[in-house]
Order: sequence, then C-alpha cells, then structure tokens
Amino acid sequence: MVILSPSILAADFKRLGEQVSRLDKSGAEFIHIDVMDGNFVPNISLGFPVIKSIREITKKVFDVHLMIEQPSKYIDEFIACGADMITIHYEADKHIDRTINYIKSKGCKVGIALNPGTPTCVIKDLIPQLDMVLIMSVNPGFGGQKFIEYSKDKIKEVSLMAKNIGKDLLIEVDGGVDPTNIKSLVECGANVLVAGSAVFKDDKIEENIDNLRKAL
Ligand SMILES: O=C(CO)[C@H](O)[C@H](O)COP(=O)(O)O
Ligand SMILES: [Co+2]
Repeated sequence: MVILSPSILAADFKRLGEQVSRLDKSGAEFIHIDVMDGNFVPNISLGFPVIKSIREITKKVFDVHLMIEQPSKYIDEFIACGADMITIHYEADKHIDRTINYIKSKGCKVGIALNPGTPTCVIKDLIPQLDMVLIMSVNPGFGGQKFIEYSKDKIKEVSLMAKNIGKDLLIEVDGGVDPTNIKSLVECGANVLVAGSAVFKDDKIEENIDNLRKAL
C-alpha cells in the first residue's frame, strides 16, 4: 500500500481550515505538518496552535515533521496537540536513541529524517526501533524545490536495510515529489510520499491527489 501525505506547508494559509477539510475528504491517508524553528532550518513555519486547531477538523493521521533543534523538549506538547507520528531529524538530536524511546513510550509513532547530506548508514542500528525513516529529497526549509536525484539511492539503501532484518518499515520521501517521479520512488522502495506543491497547485487539491494516485 502506498500512502499519500499532503504537506500543508503549501496550503493557502488564509483558508487553511477549508483546505484541511478538503484533505479530510480526499483519498490521502496522512497529513504532513512541517514545523520549522528558524534555527535547524532557515525558515519558520507553524506550531502548536495551528496543529491543535486543524486537529478539530480531521481525524487523518498527523505526520509531524519536526525541523527543529532539540526536538526532545517539545514531544509532550506535540502529542497533546494531536500528533500521531513524530519525525525528528537525525542531525538535530545528540541523544536520538533516548528521544526515540521517549516518543514510543507515549504511544506515538516515531520516525527519523535524514538530510540529503546525511548518509543512510547512520540509522542502520536504529531501524529496529523505528516506525518510519524519512528521506529528505530537498534541503529542508522550503517547499517547491527540485527533487534531488541521488535520494533514490538512499531510498533503496534503507529499503534493503529493512528487508535484511525483516522489518515492516515506512519509508517516506519528502521534497519535490510530483506525478512525474512518484512511481519511480515507489519502485525504489518508498511507501509514504509527501507532496506539498503538487497537491495544492492551482487550488485543485482533489484533482491533484487523483493525478498523483493515477501516476503510481
Ligand atoms: O519538509 C519539507 C520542506 O522542508 C516539505 O515537506 C517539502 O518541501 C514538501 O513540499 P514540496 O512537495 O513542495 O517539495
Ligand atoms: Co516535510
């Protein structure tokens, strides 16, 4: 099964409630929420009040992508706001094993994200504990960037690591995903596809999601 996770970073924030309601009625399984702190990445996006508000609109899985330093400080609050899955960056946490275990102890799913410049070998020993690995296919911080081709090799590497230990792992790809490349990413082993610009383009959310699904 291939999961679509539209990123609300590309939504029209004037009409966020309406657009999230449309995602709620769509065939997308997850909603990807990009949290940026202006420190780990050179941009600031949204935080607790927004997540809490849209939680009232939909029961879809909230796939919360934390692009923040010291994510362990904020786990309880993200869970309280309605996060179902919390993904932290490998590069942002000095004690990642502890944070993974903490998130799991709270009954929340956990993912680790890797920047384009971080090799996949760093997460090999962590995979047994994880629900998801997120391969960044753009440098984090902004939507609408071009897909980095070598990300495909990284998807294949993580897929092989999971296969070698018989682990049912979610492998998410985030950045520059569109109908022209989505099929090739699934062929590499991805099973959760984030799309921001490709979903919200021209305000044709339903049609764009259908087109992504058809391209698979
Ligand atoms: O994490 C992200 C950026 O750091 C976003 O999820 C990602 O960029 C999605 O947007 P798009 O599909 O427009 O590339
Ligand atoms: Co993201």
